[in-house]
Amino acid sequence: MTPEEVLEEFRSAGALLQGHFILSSGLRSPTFLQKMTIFSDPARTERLCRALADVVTKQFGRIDIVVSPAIGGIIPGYETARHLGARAIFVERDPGGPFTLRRGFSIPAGARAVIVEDIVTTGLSARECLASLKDEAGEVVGAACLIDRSGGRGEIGLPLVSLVTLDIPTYAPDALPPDLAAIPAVKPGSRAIPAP
Ligand SMILES: O=P(O)(O)OC[C@H]1O[C@H](OP(=O)(O)OP(=O)(O)O)[C@H](O)[C@@H]1O
Ligand SMILES: O=C(O)c1cc(=O)[nH]c(=O)[nH]1
Ligand SMILES: [Mg+2]
Repeated sequence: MTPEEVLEEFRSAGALLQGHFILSSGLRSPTFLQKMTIFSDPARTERLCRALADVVTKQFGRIDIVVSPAIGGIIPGYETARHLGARAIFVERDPGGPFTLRRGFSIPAGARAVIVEDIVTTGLSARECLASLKDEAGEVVGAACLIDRSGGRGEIGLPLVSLVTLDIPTYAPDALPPDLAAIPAVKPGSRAIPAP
């Protein structure tokens, strides 16, 4: 799948949104990729995740376990794992807390795992996911996402592959351009915003 074909999936699904968004990192952006609009369509999700599985195999070789950060990573993690012939597990937060591996999930000795994210903006969520796996016996060999919107600057602490790399502007909340400041901000994701 070419980068343009991937973007066309987002565009034609109505998942490429313009407005004023509060991102998981706390940064603001005029552009938001609403991945849940994609994941509500199993055929679209299948096309994208099959392509991501191919990229993962080329870059990392055999993968036994896909581990994803909840909530956004769960569906693409599962679907990518299906194409890899791997298991799919996820890390989740207690409200406001760090990611933890629960529900009896583990990465056993000898297993090769990859982190699968939906979108990477700063890499913070994938980094936190990796940190939560530090006591697992198996090896986390890399990370993958559908869209890396960091311009390739997202730092995860692992090699990262994606279907598309974009460089989408983000702004600190106290450094908004006037046209963005004029639009009421919405926060689509699940990470709790610290009280002001
Ligand atoms: O690279 P980052 O700066 O961490 O941003 C990307 C993260 O933001 C979104 O998650 P969010 O915390 O908004 O919650 P969600 O997974 O429930 O959508 C998305 O699913 C990624 O996990
Ligand atoms: O950084 C984020 O929180 C984020 C950006 C984006 O485009 N889509 C998304 O689901 N989360
Ligand atoms: Mg997420």
